[in-house]
Amino acid sequence: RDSGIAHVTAVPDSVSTAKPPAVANAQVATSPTLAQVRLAMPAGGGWWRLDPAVSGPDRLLLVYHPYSARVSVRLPPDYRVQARTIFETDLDPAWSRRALAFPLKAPGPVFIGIDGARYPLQVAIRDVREHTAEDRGHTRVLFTSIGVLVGVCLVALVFWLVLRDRIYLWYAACMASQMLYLLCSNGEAYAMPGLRLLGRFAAPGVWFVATLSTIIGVNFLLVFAELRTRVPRLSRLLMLVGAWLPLLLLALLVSPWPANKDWFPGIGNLLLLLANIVAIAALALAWRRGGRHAGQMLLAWVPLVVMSTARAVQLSIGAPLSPWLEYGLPLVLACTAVVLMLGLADRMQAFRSERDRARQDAQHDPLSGAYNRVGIMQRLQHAVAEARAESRQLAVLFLDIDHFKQINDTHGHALGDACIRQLSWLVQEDLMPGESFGRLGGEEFMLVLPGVNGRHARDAAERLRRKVEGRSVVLDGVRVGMTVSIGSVEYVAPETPDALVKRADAAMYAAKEAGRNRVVAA
Ligand SMILES: Nc1nc2c(ncn2[C@@H]2O[C@H](COP(=O)(O)OP(=O)(O)OP(=O)(O)O)[C@@H](O)[C@H]2O)c(=O)[nH]1
Repeated sequence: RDSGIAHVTAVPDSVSTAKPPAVANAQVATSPTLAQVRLAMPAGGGWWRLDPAVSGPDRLLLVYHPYSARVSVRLPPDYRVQARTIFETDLDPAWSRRALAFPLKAPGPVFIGIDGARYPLQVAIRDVREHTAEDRGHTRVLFTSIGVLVGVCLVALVFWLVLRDRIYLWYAACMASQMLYLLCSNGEAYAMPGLRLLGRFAAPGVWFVATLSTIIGVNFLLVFAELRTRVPRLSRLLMLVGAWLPLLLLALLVSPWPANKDWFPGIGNLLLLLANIVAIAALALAWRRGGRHAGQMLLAWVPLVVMSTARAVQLSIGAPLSPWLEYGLPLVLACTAVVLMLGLADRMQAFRSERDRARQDAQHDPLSGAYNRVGIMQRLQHAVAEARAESRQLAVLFLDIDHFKQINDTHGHALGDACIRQLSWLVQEDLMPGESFGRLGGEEFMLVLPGVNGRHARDAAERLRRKVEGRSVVLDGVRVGMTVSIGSVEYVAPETPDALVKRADAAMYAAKEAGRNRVVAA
């Protein structure tokens, strides 16, 4: 794509104040069309004369990515001065703000003056249709990314409202500030209701948003990748670099307005670069030390840093803007948002499994692997509530190992433990869905049998008693026999779970009294 400009000549600044007819009296040059025209500022700004390669109707003079620059033009036929910046709210809405567009209404050379640019600006003269098509492509890419960012921000905010985990708020703030920066640096913010106001602050407004988004990004990074605990030294260094950013923001706000604050971008970019280098080093180290979330963050953050650094370098050396650079940043930002969202989902999953494990630990007995007292009593309460609500049958068996103290005293505690494990295993082997088995403490156990009547419960208890009696317990070559006494009861509404357990315990006690190794039903 050529620039549509045949010849470029630097002209004296007096062109800006010269009377219109005097401006255009130079000859049209005949040099071949220039592929790229980038106007690099001498300190402060300058004026150029551009000779269009082709003249004709429907042509636009375009100044791409003017960012902080103020662009003045003097166009045929009247050569009146028109000045524009992307911060204005009333630019022609027909085009996006990736370029300032000036319609050329008559043939003849054009004059362009640029002031306050921080890097060489690319200019071209193009057909309106050609520019409109390119502009649509640009807008599609930009707003696809903005759409993704708005979506993830809303989802994160809803998650924060429901789950109250601050990480979602950090994530939403991080993505919202990146999105705002994208909109401001592209100029689109100044054409949008609600954000127009930002145009008043011109370039310092963009720097403010960029610095704010870096501060939020650093904090999000620290929390998300658990850098404080995984890499304490590097995270302190990151916080130290990050601490200068709010100071810089403060200086930007309180220094006299409207000075051009030219000192800001140099320091700001340096701090940004430093923060990025330290952040990547910290993430890489945390990842190597087993930080899964640091790895995810690295995967999400590095492409963004690479892309924004490449863009900054391209701008500062005035290299031609390739499409992958122009469109890469919004697309990479959208990918970053999605990868981080996956990271957040993974974090939530990790929390859930941790919670499930804690719940499991809180309700289980580590020795027998069965429910503990809390767990089995909770199952019993559910079963009683269900039996009441649905008039269903329910039975409970209370089991106690016979002469357990004697087993312990004769063969040692380890063999006693082996008895507990074996009994638990023998019972759980035959559990039907919905039935629960737990250890109430010591050598006492309870079996909850929903949907089972008293007679069937007694039969099941008898089978169980015989099964236990028939298997001896072996540990380190020592073999002992084990028997159990079982109390079997059927639930009678509206008795409480505690009353039911008491009756079962009493039945078991009766079995002991009657000589042990037997079932007593009550
Ligand atoms: N090995 C082992 N022993 C335990 C554990 N919990 C409690 N015990 C022991 O279990 C024994 C319980 O004994 P008792 O309740 O007096 O029962 P017993 O008199 O031996 O037998 P019965 O009268 O038939 O119930 C005590 O010696 C406790 O120290 C445990 O987790 N492992």
